[in-house]
Amino acid sequence: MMDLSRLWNANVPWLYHALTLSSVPFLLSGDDIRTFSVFYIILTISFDTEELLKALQHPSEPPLIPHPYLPFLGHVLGMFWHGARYWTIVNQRTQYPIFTLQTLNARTIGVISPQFAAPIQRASKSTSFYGMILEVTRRLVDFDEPSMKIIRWNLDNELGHHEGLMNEAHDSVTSVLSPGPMLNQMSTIQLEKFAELLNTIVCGSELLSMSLMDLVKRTFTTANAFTIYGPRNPFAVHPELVQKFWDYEAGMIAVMADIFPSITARKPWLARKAIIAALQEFIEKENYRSASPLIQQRVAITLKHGLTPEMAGRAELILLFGILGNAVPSTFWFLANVFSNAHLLEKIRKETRQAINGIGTNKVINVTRLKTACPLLVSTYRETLRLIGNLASVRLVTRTHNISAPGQPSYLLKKGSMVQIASGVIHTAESVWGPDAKTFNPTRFISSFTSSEQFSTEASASGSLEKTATQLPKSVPSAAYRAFGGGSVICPGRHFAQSEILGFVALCVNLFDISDQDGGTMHVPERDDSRIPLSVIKPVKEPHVLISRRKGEEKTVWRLEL
Ligand code: HEM
Repeated sequence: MMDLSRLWNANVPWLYHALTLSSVPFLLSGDDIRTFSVFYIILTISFDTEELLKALQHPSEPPLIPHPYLPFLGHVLGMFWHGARYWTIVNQRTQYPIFTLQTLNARTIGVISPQFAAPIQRASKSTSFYGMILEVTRRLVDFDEPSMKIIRWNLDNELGHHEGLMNEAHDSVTSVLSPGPMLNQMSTIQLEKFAELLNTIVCGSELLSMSLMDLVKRTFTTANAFTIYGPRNPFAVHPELVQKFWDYEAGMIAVMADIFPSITARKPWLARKAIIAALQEFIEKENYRSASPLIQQRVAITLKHGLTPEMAGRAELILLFGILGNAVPSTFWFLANVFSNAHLLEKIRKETRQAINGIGTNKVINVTRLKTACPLLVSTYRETLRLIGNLASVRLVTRTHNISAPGQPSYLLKKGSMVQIASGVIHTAESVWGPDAKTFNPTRFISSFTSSEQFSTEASASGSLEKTATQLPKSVPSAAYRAFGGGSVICPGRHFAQSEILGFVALCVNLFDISDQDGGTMHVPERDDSRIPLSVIKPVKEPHVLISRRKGEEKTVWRLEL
């Protein structure tokens, strides 16, 4: 129950308002009273909104940030106008580690401190990831209402058990993509496919002029579709869908806005229609039976819960976004960061030699060795993701609860509030990463001292410690590295992504020279951080580059192995 005394004690001139309104009947008459009263109430609400909202808040809730310009609409407009940058703007103005933004009819809790991100992502029983993304998911693939009913059923284990489409699909994806034989099998196929595609893209002394992003899009889409969806995947059956998938990706916000999309966003809308038809065919013709265990299990789950083949096909479009949506732009930035810096390129070429076997014109890169013996490559990967990873971790509060962090007051998170952990702000906070937080430092994740779960530290022959890539630089809390989110819904594809991206980049570095259109060193393009992010940051403009085989590599046939 709301405490009415808080409203009375608000910094609102109640007495003045009461006197004004009660004197109106003596000063005005008829319609004038009504008109004056309406205007007076609108103006009063506008001037006093912030005080009233503050009064309506529980004193332990995160502090309320006043609306810029327009009550109720100010923050919504700010988010649309500035995209992910809006968190930085609010943070610069307020410096609160956690705060509340009142939007039209909801409260968004912004979190810009890893200290509070950690307890929020731990509180998975009081928050829901799916509760937040359900509407986006529906719009992304245009699920019908009967399918949404199936998807919503027991979404957050509210029935006291773990059955339900979303829970079972989540467990299945997480288990197949966890380190183990199934993941290794998928990574092996994927790496072999990459090598097959890259070996033939530029031959002998050819010079290829193309968009660097397109190179990554085409190779990743074809290879991932083959590895995960099998030899009879929709992109193999209908090769024109590779381009259509990215046409949809480029315009999906306009399609999801759902304002006559067949007219206002025709190209991406038609692209989605074509992909959905092919995915439906993939299910109806049972082509998924020759796909990876990941897809065989997923399709079995969606059909078991009653989704029609058409809707089960649409569900796969969501996973395709998970598989490709972040991995492709991440690989693009990784390549751009390396090929734009001659010194770094040279060092990575030298370092990756330790993972190359083979003689003459047959060479093999071992990706497991890349992870353990090439700290600069691994560190550059992690640093690239740090600077482009600004996807907020979103959660819906399903149970009112308190969160606390060492040395900070505890805060009340009320049921129904939406939480957004602003990864972009945390990734570039000097208080977390040091004074060079905003700049690219490829050696940031290298340490001579630390051993980590993933990359072991070995003593070198001389007795001193070898350099190793660390999960995190010293003193950076784990919740501060958010490229893959965190908590119970941390990206299950992160191990697969690491193998494919390190392998792909190591092969490009050893096989190709990549330069600007005029033959000079390529530049890192400008980042487009003003969009509403549905994936990592994209470039404002996708640069065209010249790609050729390195001197001496004209005839080499490369392989990638795990
Ligand atoms: C560099 C590449 C990638 C990045 C940066 C990335 C990032 C993310 C992020 C930030 C989330 C949301 C987590 C949260 O809110 O806490 C996520 C979820 C997810 N990712 Fe990734 N991802 C990548 C690659 C992949 C790949 C290759 C796959 C599949 C093979 C994948 C599958 C998924 C799935 C299925 C989810 C939803 C998790 C769930 O439903 O619980 N991701 N990813």
